Amino acid sequence: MFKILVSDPISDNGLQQFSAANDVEVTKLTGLNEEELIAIIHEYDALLVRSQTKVTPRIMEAGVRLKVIGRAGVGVDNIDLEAATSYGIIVINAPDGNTITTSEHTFAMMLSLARNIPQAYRKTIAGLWDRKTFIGVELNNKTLAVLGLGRIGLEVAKRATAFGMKIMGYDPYFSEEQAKAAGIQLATIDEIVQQADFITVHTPLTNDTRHLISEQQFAIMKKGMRMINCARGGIIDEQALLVALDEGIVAGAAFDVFEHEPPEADHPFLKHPNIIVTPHLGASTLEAQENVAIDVAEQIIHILHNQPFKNAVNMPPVPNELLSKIQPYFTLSEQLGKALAQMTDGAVEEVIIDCSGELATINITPLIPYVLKGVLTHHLGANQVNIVNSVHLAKLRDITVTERKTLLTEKITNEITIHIKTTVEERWVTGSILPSVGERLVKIGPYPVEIPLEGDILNISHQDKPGIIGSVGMLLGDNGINIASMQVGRNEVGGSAVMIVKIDKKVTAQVIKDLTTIEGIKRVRLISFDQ
Ligand SMILES: NC(=O)c1ccc[n+]([C@@H]2O[C@H](COP(=O)([O-])OP(=O)(O)OC[C@H]3O[C@@H](n4cnc5c(N)ncnc54)[C@H](O)[C@@H]3O)[C@@H](O)[C@H]2O)c1
Ligand SMILES: O=C(O)CC[C@@H](O)C(=O)O
Repeated sequence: MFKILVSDPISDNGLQQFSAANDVEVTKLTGLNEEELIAIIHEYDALLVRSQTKVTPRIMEAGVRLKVIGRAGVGVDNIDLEAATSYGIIVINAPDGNTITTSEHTFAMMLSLARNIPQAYRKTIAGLWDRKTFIGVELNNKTLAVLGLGRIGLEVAKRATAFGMKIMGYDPYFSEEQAKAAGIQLATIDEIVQQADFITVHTPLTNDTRHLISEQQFAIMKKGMRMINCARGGIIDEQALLVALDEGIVAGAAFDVFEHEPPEADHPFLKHPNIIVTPHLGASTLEAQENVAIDVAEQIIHILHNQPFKNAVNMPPVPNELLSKIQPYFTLSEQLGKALAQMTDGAVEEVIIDCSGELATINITPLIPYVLKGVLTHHLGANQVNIVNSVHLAKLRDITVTERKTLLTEKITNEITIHIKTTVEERWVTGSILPSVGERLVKIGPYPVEIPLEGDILNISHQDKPGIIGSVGMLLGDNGINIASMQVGRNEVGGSAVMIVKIDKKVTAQVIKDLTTIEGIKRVRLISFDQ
């Protein structure tokens, strides 16, 4: 039974997803502090949060069973991603479910700002009928600048077009062609601040975007402009904005997010007549909360059941088209790495992944975490390594990874050859997915074999001479070990040879030692695929 802890308020309709899986138990415990979470997290396989729970390295360290942290929403700034990666915990989010909702909230803020709706409401319900103070401005024919042309920024731009606004945009990762298609004029930040009547920010908060709008930008800003932040507190410098408001450079601002949330009761934004605020409500609609909860619950179930999943934040994304081609090779890559690590002496310095056939024509980088997981599992233990932290663990050990491709014209079979260079030797194995039989080890070094990548095998290097196969069979038989199959390869008659013995039962270290004493046997390695 997998145990899932839900530590923030999450839509019940979304959580219903979990009832479809009959091996999942959900516990809802909201409002816990760090110490309270640390005390219970060791029982859980998955943690599901919104933005309130701060998932710290200490919580992850205590979460010895934690495989996945799901964020029902986009921003993962409340989760320490670096720590999650080093503890091998997958972090997933739900990037699409609240896009429309947040773009609508941005628009609600922009219209409220243009027409002073919160201020007018406050006065009206206080019994004052003030029709003079609240002269607003139209959006029609005004210039809106969108900083960050991602999911939400583009939806905001679409809506602004319908309101007759001219759209300027800034996003270093957005091309001229995309901008043209969306009817957005790309510009520099300086051009934007000089021309825009409204600025809305839709970037993540990063070192590059922190205080993207600050004193320097306010100094050259168009007088009387208005600005909106429904993305993350800190993108617009709060102190510099207050000065710009007092100097009349900025006519009004609408903020859904703050540098510190919730803001202190005496935060100047809460009292300023020209600032309107909401308490991080951008994603708060029934529809968005249901969407993000469903998305993230589905992915958590996939991860717990070792099925393919999407939206991992601490793993490089694999586009769907590539995923369908490369996914069948994930297990093969891992098992080859596992086999090779057990055949090799010394500390691993380099892993080379060499692909042929159609694999040589596609991006094979997604195989790397699987190969490294296989290689490192033998050295670090299955509990310590997974596809999230294997690349990180390899880097910590100065293991370099090289990708190579053998072109289609030279080789037509889809094969993966993994080489390991260690401090003392270099070895390699090749695997393939064979029609009707599936994943197979097809070469050990230069020797062709055909071995399923499961159970236990003995890899015996020996000299090609009469009697060796018989002696091996006899010794194993004397120790009650049944041979399921045996394959032998050699480079030339009487030369070096390799014997692969598939055994039904684990051998002891003593049996391996005894095998090495047989004359002509150079080396014996047990390869366990079920580690
Ligand atoms: N208020 C809320 O409740 C709420 C709800 C959802 C999302 N958000 C926040 O809104 C923001 C946008 O979300 P999204 O889903 O559109 O994200 P997204 O990843 O789709 O878009 C972000 C865009 O910012 C751009 N960007 C990155 N660095 C930049 C820089 N230095 N200058 C300009 N552009 C830069 C990226 O290229 C990308 O196009 C995020 O911060 C997210 O956390 C807030
Ligand atoms: O959970 C929330 O309401 C915050 C949503 C939003 O900030 C996000 O990043 O998705």
